[in-house]
Amino acid sequence: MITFEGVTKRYPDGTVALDDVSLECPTGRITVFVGTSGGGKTTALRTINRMVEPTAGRVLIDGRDVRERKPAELRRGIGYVIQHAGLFPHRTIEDNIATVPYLLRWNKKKARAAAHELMERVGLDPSMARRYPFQLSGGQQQRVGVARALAADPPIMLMDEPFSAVDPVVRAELQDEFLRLQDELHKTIVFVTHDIDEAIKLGDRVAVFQTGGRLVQVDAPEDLLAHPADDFVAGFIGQNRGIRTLSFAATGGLRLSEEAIRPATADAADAAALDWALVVDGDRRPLGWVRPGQVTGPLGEAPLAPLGATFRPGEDSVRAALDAAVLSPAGLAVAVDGGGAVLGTAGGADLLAVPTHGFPGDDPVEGPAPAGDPAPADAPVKGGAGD
Ligand SMILES: Nc1ncnc2c1ncn2[C@@H]1O[C@H](COP(=O)(O)OP(=O)(O)OP(=O)(O)O)[C@@H](O)[C@H]1O
Repeated sequence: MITFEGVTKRYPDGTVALDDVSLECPTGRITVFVGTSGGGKTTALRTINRMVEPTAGRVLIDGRDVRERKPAELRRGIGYVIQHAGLFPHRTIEDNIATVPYLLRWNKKKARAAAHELMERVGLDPSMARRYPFQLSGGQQQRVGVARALAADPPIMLMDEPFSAVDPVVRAELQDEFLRLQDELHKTIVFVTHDIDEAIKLGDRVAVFQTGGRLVQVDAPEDLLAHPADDFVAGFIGQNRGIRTLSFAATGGLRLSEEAIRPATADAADAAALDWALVVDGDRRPLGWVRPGQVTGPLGEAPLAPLGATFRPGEDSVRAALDAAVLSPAGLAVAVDGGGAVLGTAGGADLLAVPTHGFPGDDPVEGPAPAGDPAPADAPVKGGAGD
């Protein structure tokens, strides 16, 4: 656990970068510092590894004041990743990654073997080990930066806008891999970003800083979205607060319909009452959508419109399912099981009827499903309610 106790940082020119900040960053979890530019996020991060010394207050790691430890020794137990990766340009990738192991006087062979293993972990082909940073893309360089920070297996990682310098697609990939890695490693991570979407996606807890170094709110992302502490936080979260909240609404209790599902062998005439039919193969795998009224013969032989995205009930959020519904020509999200077989479909109204988390007066996610539908997602019933 990293603990900030009344931490204030006033620079000699009078700038107050942190104003009496108290907060806890739990062990094994990701705490994200987010907020306006100049809000003190980087300053707060750097007080943890003593790159910045507070004017007042103290920072503790597992109950021990960081000032009791020599900076060099302290930093060996704290990985540090920055924007643009900050790699040494004249060192190969493997030697960049092995920076701290070399400092710890590991022998070269062991350090390089560890570097290669880490390259695989962060999604880099070890054949790149002998390249130099300029021979890598921005996203690859960021991966090297993460691998380098992980090299001595520090319990704590400080990450200052590590994914900001890459394009949105690469950024999303890096975020996903970072979350997967954290699932395995359970580091105590403090992550700085100015991007609220990144904060919500990555943070177990999100700390919002305002100009003047004031910590305005610390909460789980879903609570931050549901209950912003003040107008500043509400404004910072932005206009899509409701839609973002759906990222935390579970689809587990969703009622699914069988109504639109037809085998490929079904005759179009028998499905003529349907505006759109979802055609499935003998294993109930989805083949595509068709308008039965506009074709003749077996549905599977008609030209099919692409499926769009599917979702996994209980695994994917309501937001993902709504996305699937919007992308489907029929306006219906197709629910599939782990093997890809169709469990049923759900329309936008069904999805929005799922209780979201945390709004005053809402049922909890685990609460009873809306009355009137025959079965929950894991037990779809033939002929159930349609869209
Ligand atoms: N060495 C310094 N001397 C004087 N003022 C400083 C120094 N370093 C930072 N500051 C000021 O402290 C305040 C907080 O800076 P900090 O970099 O922590 O903010 P931030 O929230 O990380 O901002 P950004 O998102 O723009 O990186 C800013 O007003 C900044 O100008």
